[in-house]
Amino acid sequence: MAFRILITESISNEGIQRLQETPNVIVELRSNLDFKDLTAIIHQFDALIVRSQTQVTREIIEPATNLKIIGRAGVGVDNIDLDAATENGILVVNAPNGNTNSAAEHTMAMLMALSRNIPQAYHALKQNKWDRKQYIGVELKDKTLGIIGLGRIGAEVAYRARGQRMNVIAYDPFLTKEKASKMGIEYGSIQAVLQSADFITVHTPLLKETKHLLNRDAFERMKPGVQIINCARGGIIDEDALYEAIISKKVVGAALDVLEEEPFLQHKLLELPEVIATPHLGASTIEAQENVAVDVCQDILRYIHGGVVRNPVNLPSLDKEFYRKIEPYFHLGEKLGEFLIYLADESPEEITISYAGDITSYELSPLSRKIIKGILKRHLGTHVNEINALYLANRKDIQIHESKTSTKKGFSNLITVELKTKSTKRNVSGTLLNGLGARIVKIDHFSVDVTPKGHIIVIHHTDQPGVIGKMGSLLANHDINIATMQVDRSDIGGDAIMMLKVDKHVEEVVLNKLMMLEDIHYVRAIDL
Ligand SMILES: NC(=O)C1=CN([C@@H]2O[C@H](COP(=O)(O)OP(=O)(O)OC[C@H]3O[C@@H](n4cnc5c(N)ncnc54)[C@H](O)[C@@H]3O)[C@@H](O)[C@H]2O)C=CC1
Ligand SMILES: O=C(O)C(=O)COP(=O)(O)O
Repeated sequence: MAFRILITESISNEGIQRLQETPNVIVELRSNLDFKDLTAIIHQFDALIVRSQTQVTREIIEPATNLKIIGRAGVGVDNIDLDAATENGILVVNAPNGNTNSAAEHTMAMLMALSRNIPQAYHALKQNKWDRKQYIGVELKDKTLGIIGLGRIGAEVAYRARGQRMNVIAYDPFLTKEKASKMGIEYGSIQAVLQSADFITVHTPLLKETKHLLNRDAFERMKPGVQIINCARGGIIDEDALYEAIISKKVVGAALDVLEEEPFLQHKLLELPEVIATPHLGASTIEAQENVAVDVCQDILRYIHGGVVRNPVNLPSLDKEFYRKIEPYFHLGEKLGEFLIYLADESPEEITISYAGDITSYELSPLSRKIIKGILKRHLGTHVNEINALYLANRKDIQIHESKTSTKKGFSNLITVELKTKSTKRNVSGTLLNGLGARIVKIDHFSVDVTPKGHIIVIHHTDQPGVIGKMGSLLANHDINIATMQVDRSDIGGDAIMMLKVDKHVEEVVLNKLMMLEDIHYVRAIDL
C-alpha cells in the first residue's frame, strides 16, 4: 500500500521532490483546505506536513485514523495539539535548525526599521510627503537590548546586536552567568531585563508559561520610551496591554511579525503609527524554506524506511549511533513484555522494569517504552506504539517503575520485567547473549534458556516421574511437534516449570486437555 502524504501549506520543492521521488509514496499538495475539508479527508493520509498556519487540533487528529506522522516545516509546534497526537500514537517531528538565521536576521531588520522609522517614512514618501523631522530616529549603539529567551534564535540575535555595538542583557531559565559572559552579554533576571532595556525582543516558544509573558505588570516595570519586538509568537505579548502601553507613551514603538490570531488584518495595534508589522515573515527566505522543507521531508522518509528520525517532538530523540547499539535490546524488550502479559490472568496494576549490567550505561527510557508497548499490545492491539505507550499505561492507572544497577546479575546485561496484578506478581528476565542473540533466561524463580520467538508452551507442574511423558504423548496425538524443551524445578518433587518450543500454534482445546493431566497446574501457549 502506498504511503500518502498531505501537505497543506507552501513548502519548498527541494523537500517535496525527495518525497515524490520515493517509490510507493503519494504526495498531495492542498494549500486551500479549510478546517472542514481537512477534517473530512485527513483519514486518507499517513503523514501530514504543515507550517504555522494549519491548526492541527484534536478535531483534526481524532478522525485521522491512518495518520502516523506530522511534520512541521519550521520550529514552533504551538499550532499542533501535541497531547492529542501523542495519545493517538502519532509522531510529531519539526525542523528546528533550518530557519534560525532567517528569524534572527528578520528580528534585526525589524529592530533597525523600528529605531529609524523606516516603514513609516517610506509610507509617507509614497504619499508624496517629504518629512525629515517627524521620522528622526535613535541609534542602536550603546543602547541596551533585552532578550527574553536565549535559545537558537535569541542567541543569534545577541551576536548580531553585539555587532551593532549594543549592550545585551538576556534572560533564559537555562542561561548561566558563565555562558552569558562567554557570549559577551549580561545575564539578568526577567525583572532586570524589563527594567534596564531600551529595546526588548522575545524569543521563547509559545507555552502555557510564556503566554502573556509581557503583560500589564511587565510593561509597568519597563523603562519609559522602551521599544518592543516580537518575531517569535503572537500570544507571548498581551496585545491589549501593549496597546495601552503605546497609548500611554510608555512604549514608543513596536515591531510585530506575529500576532495572536493570524492572518491579522484590521487589528487595532496596526492602526497605531508606532507599530510596524510584517505578516509572519521570520522564516520566509529561500534559504530557510529550503532548509526546513528538506529537514522535515528527510525525517518523514527516515520514518517510512524504519530509521531514526532526527527531530522528534513527542519522543526522546535518539542519536544514530546510540540507536544502532540499543536496537537489539528493543526487540528483546518488546518480546519480554509480550511474553509476560500472557502469564497474567488479571489486568496489570504495576510494571517494574529492572536493568542490570552493561546496558545501564544507556539512556533507557526508549527501551522501557518498547517493553510497555509489548505488555499493552495484547489487549490494546496495534493502536499501541512507543509514542503513546506511557500515556495509555497512565490512562489505565498502571504504575510504572524503573530501576538500574551496573552490577552484573549473572549475565553481562539483564532486563527483568515484573508485572503485578491484584493477586499475583510474575516476572521474566531476558538477556542478549554475545553472538547468540536474545534469550529468556528466567521466569519467576526458574532458570530457562529460550529464544523469544515462535510458539512457546509454558507449563507449571509438580516434579514427578511420568509427567513429561504424558504431556509429550498428548501433544503428539494432536500432531504437535516439540522442537526444544527446557525443565527446571525448585527441588526434587517440588514446583517445576517446562518451556516447550513447538512448531505450530496450540489450540485452546489442546491446552484444556493438558490442564486435565495429573500434576499439571498451569498451562499457557504464547505466540511471539
Ligand atoms: N516569526 C517566525 O517566522 C519564526 C518564529 N519562531 C518562533 O521562535 C521561537 C524560538 O525559536 P528557537 O530559538 O529556535 O527555539 P529554542 O527552543 O532554541 O529557544 C527557545 C528558548 O526559550 C527559552 N524559554 C522557554 N521559556 C522561557 C521563559 N519563560 N522565559 C525565558 N526564556 C524561556 C528556552 O529555554 C529556550 O532557550 C519558536 O518557538 C517559534 O515560535 C521560530 C522561527 C521563525
Ligand atoms: O518556524 C516557526 O516557528 C515559524 O514561525 C515559521 O513559520 P512558517 O513556517 O513561516 O509559517
